[in-house]
Amino acid sequence: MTFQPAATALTEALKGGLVVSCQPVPGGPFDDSGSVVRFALAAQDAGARGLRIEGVANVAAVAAACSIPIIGLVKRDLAETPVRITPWIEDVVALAESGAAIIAFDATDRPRPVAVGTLIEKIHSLGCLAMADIATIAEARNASALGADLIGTTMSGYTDVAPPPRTPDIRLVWEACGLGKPVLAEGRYNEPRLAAAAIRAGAAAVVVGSAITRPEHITRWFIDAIAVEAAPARPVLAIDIGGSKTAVALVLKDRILERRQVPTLPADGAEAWLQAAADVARDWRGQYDGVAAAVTGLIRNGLWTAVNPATLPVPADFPLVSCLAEQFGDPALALNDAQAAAWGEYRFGAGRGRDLLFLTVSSGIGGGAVVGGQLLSGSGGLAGHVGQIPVPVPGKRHHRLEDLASGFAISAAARAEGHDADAKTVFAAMAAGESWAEGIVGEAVDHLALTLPGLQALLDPQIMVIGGGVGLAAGFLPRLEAALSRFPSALKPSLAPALLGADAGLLGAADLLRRRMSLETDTTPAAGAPAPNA
Ligand SMILES: CC(=O)N[C@H](C=O)[C@@H](O)[C@H](O)[C@H](O)COP(=O)(O)O
Repeated sequence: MTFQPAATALTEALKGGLVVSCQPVPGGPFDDSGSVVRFALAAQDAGARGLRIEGVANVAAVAAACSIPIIGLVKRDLAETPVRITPWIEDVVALAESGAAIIAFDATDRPRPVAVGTLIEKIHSLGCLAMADIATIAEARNASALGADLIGTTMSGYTDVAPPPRTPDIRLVWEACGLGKPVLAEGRYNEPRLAAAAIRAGAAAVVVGSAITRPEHITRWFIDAIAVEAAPARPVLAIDIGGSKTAVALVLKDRILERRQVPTLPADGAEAWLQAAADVARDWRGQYDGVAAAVTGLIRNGLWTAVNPATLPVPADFPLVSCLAEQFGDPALALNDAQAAAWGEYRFGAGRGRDLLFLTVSSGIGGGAVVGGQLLSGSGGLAGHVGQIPVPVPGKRHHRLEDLASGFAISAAARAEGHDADAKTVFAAMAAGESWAEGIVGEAVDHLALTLPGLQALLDPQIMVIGGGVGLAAGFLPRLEAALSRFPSALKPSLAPALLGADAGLLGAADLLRRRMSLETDTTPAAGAPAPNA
């Protein structure tokens, strides 16, 4: 690698600052050197530390008018390669001669006319710094090893056929910082808070283009956001697949317009469960905008896996989201049923905007947490599965809360004492003053009461919402309240009964889908809008 005496001074000058990319939409009303210079001067006047300029003539014009460093590039649409940014040696030479201090080039691992190492060598030989525009950490590592002076996350999201994501790739910034070269965070930093997040992740500087210098894009973002809110709301299809029944509903905001139910036949398999839902909702086709499913078990990256196969024998990694999209159309979303119910109670039920832990104490025990207004799903979808928390029981091994405090646990305890009773019967016996029933419910309550203060300490929710057939059975909540009274007040959760009953999961899943749809619409350029990487 050639030694670059100016390298440190130049990268120091950019450090902790904003670089403004002045690249008008091609063919648009700002697509001329005069406009590029005016954008550049405005950015410089406002305190930008650097400029990113496309095209040799534009670089020369900006260099004559501005004093801050220029990252120069040339974009070419070539038939033989997908590489667009500074693909040729002659581009490098022309940019250096025009006054670029840093030359940006595509360093992605794709077929290219000139090797990455050759471009870097040439850039250095002309006394400039080399900025490698990469899309993956492997490309960053390669460019860094070949002597690139700066790494730009520019290409992340633009090398796939899929449309780029809505948000920037801050994780890539963080990973690339580990290589020890200055990293410029670039691509979709459309809000100041995102630029700040990149700096927190370790970026040396942030490059912002569209949000400052492409009024066509900005105009579209506003129009799309307004259109979403102004359009009359349409229902979404919500599906709740449980161990014994599947509910389908047309949901409009906080209202269930229509609801139908079919049995879930565990032995039939996941495809048949979806088919049953499709059959019962067939005549609603065309009346909804998307499908949201709340299901028993774990959802990880759109794949469905049983947590407790006894509840429903879901095959491992069943591609639920893609099957939903195929069966009912896009967009499709799926999540655990108790997490969906937690969100439903947060939005429309007992929580209404208050951070909460939701617990459904039913045949099993499930749960979901909303913290800081966000539903927690966890790294693998497990967040909130309170029933899976191990509970030490003297003389016994491998007990989970669900084995000790659920409806199944209550009826198993009754059977062990010689009463052939399900949980409902045990509660009826308790109401009739039967001491054996009182003892069994009391024990389930005690196990729950021992677990909840730990959860309060962990998440500190404003309330704990208790739902489910057992949780809402007469006498359960008052006993739980009493059992918690021995804990210090800071650890004692504030309990509230769930309000939405069996509809919580349907309402919560539908609302999450709506949210996602409106978030996606308001920042993804619609068909006909300028391409994000114009
Ligand atoms: C992928 C690609 O070709 N990016 C180009 C690179 O120069 C530009 O079109 C972008 O505007 C620039 O990266 C800044 O990003 P944003 O406009 O999202 O702030």
